[in-house]
Amino acid sequence: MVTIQETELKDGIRSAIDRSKNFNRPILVSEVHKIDIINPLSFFYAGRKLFRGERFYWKDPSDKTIIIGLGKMMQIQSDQSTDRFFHVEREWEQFLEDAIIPDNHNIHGVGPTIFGGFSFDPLKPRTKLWSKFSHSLFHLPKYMLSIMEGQAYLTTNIVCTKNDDESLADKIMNERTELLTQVVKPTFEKWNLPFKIEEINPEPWKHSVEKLVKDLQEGSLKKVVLARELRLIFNQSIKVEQVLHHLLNEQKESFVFAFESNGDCFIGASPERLVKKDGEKLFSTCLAGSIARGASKEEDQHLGAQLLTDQKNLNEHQFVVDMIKSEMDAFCSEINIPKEPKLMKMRYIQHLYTPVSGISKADTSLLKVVEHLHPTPALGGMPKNEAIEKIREVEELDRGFYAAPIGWLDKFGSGEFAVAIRSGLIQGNEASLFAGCGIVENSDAESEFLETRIKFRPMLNALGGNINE
Ligand SMILES: C=C(O[C@H]1C=CC=C(C(=O)O)[C@@H]1O)C(=O)O
Ligand SMILES: [Mg+2]
Repeated sequence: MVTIQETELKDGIRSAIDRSKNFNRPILVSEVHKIDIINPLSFFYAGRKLFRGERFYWKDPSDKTIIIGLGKMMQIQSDQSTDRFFHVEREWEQFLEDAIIPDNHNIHGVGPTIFGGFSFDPLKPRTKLWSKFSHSLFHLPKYMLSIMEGQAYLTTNIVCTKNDDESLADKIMNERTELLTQVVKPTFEKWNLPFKIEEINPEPWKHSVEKLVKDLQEGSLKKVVLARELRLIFNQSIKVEQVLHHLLNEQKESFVFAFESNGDCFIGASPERLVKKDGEKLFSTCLAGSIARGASKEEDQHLGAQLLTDQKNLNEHQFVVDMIKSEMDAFCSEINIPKEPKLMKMRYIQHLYTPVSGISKADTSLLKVVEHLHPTPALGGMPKNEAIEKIREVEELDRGFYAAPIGWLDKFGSGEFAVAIRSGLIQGNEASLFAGCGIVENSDAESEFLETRIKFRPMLNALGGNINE
């Protein structure tokens, strides 16, 4: 068990209450403790009693950044469609302005950090499916475990108002001690399997791909990503911890994320970084073009070689490289993009992959880069706005947070956003899974359909289902 010895929380809370009286607004006090390593899933699980429905989980593919948040001390939310990225950034900066942060660790992703994301398209009318998520939604957790390069830190964030008094410190310290006693390895009862798996309108989806291919051949559109939904029904509530446990074990090369809002949970294992900002360093990823993994090593290599020379997939990929390059160029004083894609091999699928890195110009903010990159032609299409309009028009699906940026932003302005694909929305005993693919002028509807089936697999397996048999 982790125990926290000394605490400056009392002093911090006292000053925050005073400051809150003077400024007449809530004031954050944020305290960081270096702690012994604890299992991140156990920490997430420990939050189920007090914070279920308000937790998040984040792990990057290298395992160097793991951040788990429990509770919601403050949220930034909005349904506005214009300036939504700027709005989040401004609110976050203003909120931090008068905060009390006696943290001398100065490590990215430690101390005050918000986690959340954006919907794919704020102009698409929201359906009941996504009623628990606004178009921009970020949470500042109450307790946050960060495991950065193998070192663990516990952040406690408390927002004080003028009506609070010093007894708040004792309450928090008791609650935190109680929480840390709950950090035990989750135990799962028998695997709970879905009793119904429904592919939503597969034939109409194929027809819309066929129709789109004609549009692509005849008009100015070059590429559009079309997605579809799979609906799973269970006879009892789905345990988010169990799904996470499976994703963490099976999708080690992915970003694994979970974001609970008002009880629903958006969860997934995405191979695709949108952008990472580490001080002045920027990183992005071009990922598009896909083929299955082989059953044997030889077949796998053969499929990989086929993908690397397949013109349809190379075209699909190149649109992404061109767009990301031109957007990143504007933000970087230096940029590095290999000329040829390589393979990224995930458990069930291989992709064409071109990494992008650069040094950002002064005053480049992470959310500004997110705004310019979202959606890349791996999720939207080319040209960007026409493709988004097309998706809005022809897709039956309410994408919500699927295919949109999800990630974290710290007090230094550093952070990382992945593209929330290979994902699903868990709602009690039901789950909606999402998968899409890049349609270009020589796409074949049946092959694209089969490609989405492969892309459902990470989430489907984590939920105990199968549609490939
Ligand atoms: C849109 C998805 O994947 C994108 C990312 C990689 C490869 C893709 C493709 O080959 O079509 C897609 O552009 C998804 O998984 O739902
Ligand atoms: Mg594809």
